[in-house]
Amino acid sequence: KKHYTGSGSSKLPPGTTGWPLVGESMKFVMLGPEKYISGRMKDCSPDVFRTSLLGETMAVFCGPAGNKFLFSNDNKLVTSWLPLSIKKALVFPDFVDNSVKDIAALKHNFMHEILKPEALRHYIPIMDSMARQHIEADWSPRKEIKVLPLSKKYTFDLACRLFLNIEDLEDIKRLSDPFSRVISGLFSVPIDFPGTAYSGAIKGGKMVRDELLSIIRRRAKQLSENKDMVATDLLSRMLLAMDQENDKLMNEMEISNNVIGLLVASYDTTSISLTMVLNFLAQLPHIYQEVMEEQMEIAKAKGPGELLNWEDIEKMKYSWNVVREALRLTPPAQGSFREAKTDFTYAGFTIPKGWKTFWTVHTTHKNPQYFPEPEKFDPSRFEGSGPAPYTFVPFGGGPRMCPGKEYARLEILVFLHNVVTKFKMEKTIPNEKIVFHSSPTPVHGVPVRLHLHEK
Ligand code: HEM
Repeated sequence: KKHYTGSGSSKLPPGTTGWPLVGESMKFVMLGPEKYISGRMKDCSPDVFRTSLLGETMAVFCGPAGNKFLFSNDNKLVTSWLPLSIKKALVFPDFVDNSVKDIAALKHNFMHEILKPEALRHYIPIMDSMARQHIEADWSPRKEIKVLPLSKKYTFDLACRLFLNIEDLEDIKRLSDPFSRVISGLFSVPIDFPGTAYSGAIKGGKMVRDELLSIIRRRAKQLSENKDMVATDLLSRMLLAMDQENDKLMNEMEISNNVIGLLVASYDTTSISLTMVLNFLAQLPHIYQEVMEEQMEIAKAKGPGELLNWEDIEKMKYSWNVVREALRLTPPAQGSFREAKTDFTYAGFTIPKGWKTFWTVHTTHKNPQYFPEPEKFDPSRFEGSGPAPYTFVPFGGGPRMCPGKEYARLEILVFLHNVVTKFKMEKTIPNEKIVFHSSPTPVHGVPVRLHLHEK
């Protein structure tokens, strides 16, 4: 408000900006985003309200109309913006003050190109064989397992294989240890004291980048020495693209930023989604039964040892509705930020240039107007034409919609297939609490007892 220079007749959105620096971040975390946002919508405005999160004044846009407005005004009224904690952890600290575009942490079009459905199809058998290996090694020998840590292990190992072509366990560990520090501090308040999550994320980010740079240099050398080498992983494809464009498209540093961006964007989101899907299946026998029947049909039609392919994924219609319903009820990504490029008006309120904006899944996903009996797990909501536009937004919408949506769909469905065709799961802590870190997180990691199907 202090910096706002608009005309006297302008009306800022109602709301409160809380304590200096910390703002409303603590309340957001303590109440959880869902409660915090529905409370503010009730008290302030159901269209747009003002708050302060991550050290920034922010306008939270609400409902399908708010989502539509932000999605369709990308690069017109609003532009990309990342919190300082993410920028510092993800990119070289020297670049932090430049605009997000200069940092080029995520080359948007390139990401969409390499992650488009046609490009991902040949990853399905690799995903399947890796899921089988993980189930064989970590699930089958045990009677009880924790779903969350094993989902994280699967998604990270798979990302290392598909993004970087790394399979050696020691190499993976050198990345995964510092990487978990980055994840823990990604959405932290920007206070850089030793011991804070923010400071841990910056240190972890540097270690991950150093490791990535050495991988990138090694791979670039291999590619230049062996021109016939087939690029099966995303890193090699980025390096080849760089080569073809005479180094103009991306330099080493940008490639490392892109890879770390991919790892961050995919890690928590897919491992939490997978965990929550399996959690619902363990909890709801009638849903499990239908998923299991669909997956058994697919398994029966395969030859011994034959891996899943694109046609099999296309048959997983009910299972995908189950995944979507889990994404509606426990969305792993809470929403995303933008910055106002200019003063503009929305719902009768002025959003000043420079303010940050936030769209979030929590203004529609559990609104009974769009999802009757919103707490009920009901995959049939996604049959036919499905939910109303801009109400189901786990991946966002418009030009900046998550480019990893298809990768996530394949990764989750493939693992789900491997679990339900082998086991029935029984939760050992039936009403396990879910807390909010940067994503919804079950406090005990979803421990389940495994019951092998009889042959
Ligand atoms: C269930 C899993 C996932 C969910 C729920 C999810 C959700 C999201 C959301 C909400 C955004 C922000 C969109 C916006 O700014 O409006 C986003 C961006 C992004 N996601 Fe995902 N994501 C998932 C998995 C993935 C995966 C697997 C990848 C990569 C393989 C990925 C890569 C990205 C990238 C690169 C961006 C930034 C796009 C840009 O700014 O142009 N995501 N995701």
